[in-house]
Amino acid sequence: MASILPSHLLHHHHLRCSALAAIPNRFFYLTLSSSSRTKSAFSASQNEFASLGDLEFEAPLKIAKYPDPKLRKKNKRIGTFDDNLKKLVDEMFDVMYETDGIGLSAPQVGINVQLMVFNPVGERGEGEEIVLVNPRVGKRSLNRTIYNEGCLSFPGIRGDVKRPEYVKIDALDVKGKRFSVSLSGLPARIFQHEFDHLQGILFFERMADEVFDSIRGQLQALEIEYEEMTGFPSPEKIESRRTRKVPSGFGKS
Ligand SMILES: CSCC[C@H](NC=O)C(=O)N[C@@H](C)C(=O)N[C@@H](CO)C(=O)O
Ligand SMILES: [Fe+2]
Repeated sequence: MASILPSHLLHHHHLRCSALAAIPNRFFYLTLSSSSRTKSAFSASQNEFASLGDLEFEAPLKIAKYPDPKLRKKNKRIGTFDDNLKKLVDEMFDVMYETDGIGLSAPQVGINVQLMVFNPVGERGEGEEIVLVNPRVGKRSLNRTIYNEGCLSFPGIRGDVKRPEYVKIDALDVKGKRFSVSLSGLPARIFQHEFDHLQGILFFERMADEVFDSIRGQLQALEIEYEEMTGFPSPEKIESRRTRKVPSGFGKS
């Protein structure tokens, strides 16, 4: 079974012998085939770099729930590859596993920078831990698939989302080394979900209108919970939203 990333780019090398091999039908890691119909989708660059203060965090990390405004803030690029960044990555994996996640973006833990982690197996010590810093999307397939997604910032809420099946990306690893990789199947799905978080886009905005309507009440319940917890009015009101704001897929392009 091919690995998602070359071995030297895996977060923990001991995870290289992937448990994915045990469930071969669930994941497909392919490079883009020449027959794939693709279009270029490089996103607009976000040029502002994070300061050391922007990368300060307190462990254990907590996941920001909708409609926390941190989920909508601009996420700065990372230019410092130090021990603090490695610790942040470790803490992100910790909270991701503890909350039964398979992916997590930095804004979801209140750190507004271009960083995501994922492991499609979702179990510590199994599968592959992937860390992407300042990711950019190259080509994506026109072919789209539907998957019933959940988001750690929307506990208990799920909905079908249509997204491209393949994406080609480039990013930096936790040491600042640039690499490119083509993803498909669940890794491509997770990447696109997390990449959206880095653009301030939330999964319900990718849902077809009827799917969105089916979770409207649950979103409103989260808004009420936020108001009760913080004493502030919800910064967004699902009640007044009629149709989705962004097209199906990922990113703002
Ligand atoms: C399909 S992309 C979902 C990524 C998401 N990460 C950030 O919000 C995430 O981890 N969501 C979880 C609810 C999730 O998908 N968990 C797995 C394993 O429990 C699931 O299949 O529900
Ligand atoms: Fe999410």
